[in-house]
Amino acid sequence: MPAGVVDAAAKGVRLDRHAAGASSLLLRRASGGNKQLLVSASSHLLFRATVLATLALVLLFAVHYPSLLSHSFTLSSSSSSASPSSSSRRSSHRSLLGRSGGPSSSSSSSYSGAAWEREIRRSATPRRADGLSVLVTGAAGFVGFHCSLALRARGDGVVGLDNFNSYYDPTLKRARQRLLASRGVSVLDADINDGALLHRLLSTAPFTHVLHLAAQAGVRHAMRDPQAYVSSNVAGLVSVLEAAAARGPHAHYQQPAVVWASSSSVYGLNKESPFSEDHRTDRPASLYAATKKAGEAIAHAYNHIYGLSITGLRFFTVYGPWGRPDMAYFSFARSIVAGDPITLFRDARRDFTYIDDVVRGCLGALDTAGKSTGSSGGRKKSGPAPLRVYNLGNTSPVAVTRMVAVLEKLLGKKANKRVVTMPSNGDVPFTHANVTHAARDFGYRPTTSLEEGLRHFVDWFVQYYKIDIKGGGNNVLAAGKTGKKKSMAMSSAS
Ligand SMILES: O=C(O)[C@H]1O[C@H](OP(=O)(O)OP(=O)(O)OC[C@H]2O[C@@H](n3ccc(=O)[nH]c3=O)[C@H](O)[C@@H]2O)[C@H](O)[C@@H](O)[C@H]1O
Repeated sequence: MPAGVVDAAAKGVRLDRHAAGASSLLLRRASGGNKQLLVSASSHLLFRATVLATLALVLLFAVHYPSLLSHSFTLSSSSSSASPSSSSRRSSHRSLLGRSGGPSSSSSSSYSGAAWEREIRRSATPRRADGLSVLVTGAAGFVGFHCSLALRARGDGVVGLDNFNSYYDPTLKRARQRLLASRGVSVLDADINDGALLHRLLSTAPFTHVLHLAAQAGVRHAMRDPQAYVSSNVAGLVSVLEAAAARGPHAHYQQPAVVWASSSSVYGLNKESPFSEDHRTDRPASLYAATKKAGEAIAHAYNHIYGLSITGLRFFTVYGPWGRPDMAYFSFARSIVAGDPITLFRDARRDFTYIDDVVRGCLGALDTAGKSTGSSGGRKKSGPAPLRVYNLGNTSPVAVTRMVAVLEKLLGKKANKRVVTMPSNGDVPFTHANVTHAARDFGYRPTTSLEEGLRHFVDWFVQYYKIDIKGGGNNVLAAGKTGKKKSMAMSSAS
């Protein structure tokens, strides 16, 4: 190409950048009498026309499919939240307080799309007239699993959410998830601190209730991993209440009522017995208890500001089939079978409460929750909403030594016991529930004795882990080595 043409072509490009319109550019180039310049200008014109046409198409798409576009916006900001102001707040929760290992960040982007939304709506849809539609957090946990099953069995819609963390054996949580799936309940792998996903879930189906049971449990473990308690029980609760409050008459759906798990541990150093909801709860003995107490204060604020209907349930040492391997009755059963020593804290007594009784209490609390009253997109309440707290206990404390004696009988094997003074690790010597409020408001009446409840637990335990208790329980260990039986290695802490 002659230098003059290169020069002219370069000039053409400069002209192309600075000319006011494509036609004047074409004229100038044409007046130069150079055909190559004309071709170059034409291609630029073509390029511009293509860009314009693409923009027009995008505009057309946006007008016809706004939900899909907003979806992709949410996805692109999925590691935080839909609203810019809250996004930095939520992501800082995760970076400062969040535990690693939660699959939430990846789940946020994978849980989207038309097929996903259809699945959420299917799982959330009740199968009976006036049935509830409940988002259950911690659905692969002990109480969440049983409540989800019970809700589904009576025809309510249920969608579960769980982060499947490794505080205790996640394979047990996966087994619960599979069982729930077989009953038509979807349980998502997601963390409650994933505010964007919570917002998306609550915008996808008209949930009437949130049963918030996801939490960092375990009284004594709080000394080993304090941040996990703040992340789940404080930041996580706020994340759930934020998402629930954001629903309102001007949002897509109404605000759901929230029922959540508090704990008997809030009574802390209280000496009055049985524990009544009217007693002092300002002296927690552990960080676990302090985070549950903080949760009750947070619930008060969200009820007060946003008109969220909130019910806190103070669970008393819940036990039973599909239970938590970190709890004493479960780990003692495992140790008895394995012939390992167990350590008993002298004089410890608990108001052990059987899971079926607690599930009835949870469903009663959901059924009587009363509506949230938030308006203006959940930012203001139109009137007062219910704020409730109830004990869900068994009303008959039992010594831990007695609990072990029952286990020994059921397992047909003596425990190798070591009795020590209760260490100063956040534990409290006794619990005892007064449940008159729950009885009055939703007919809560625990009916299961420790003997009966532990029998159900041991039946499940030996069957689930394929233990031959006639052989003194030792068979499971031999079988475990072959890899044919379910693992008995239950991680007590992450
Ligand atoms: O009601 C609650 O809100 C809490 O209940 C449960 O806490 P706890 O009542 O402490 O249950 P759990 O650990 O099974 O110990 C049972 C008994 O065994 C005694 N205990 C325990 C361990 C041990 O090695 N030795 C021992 O004697 C111990 O002293 C106690 O007397 C839940 O874990 C907790 O998440 C929360 O939900």
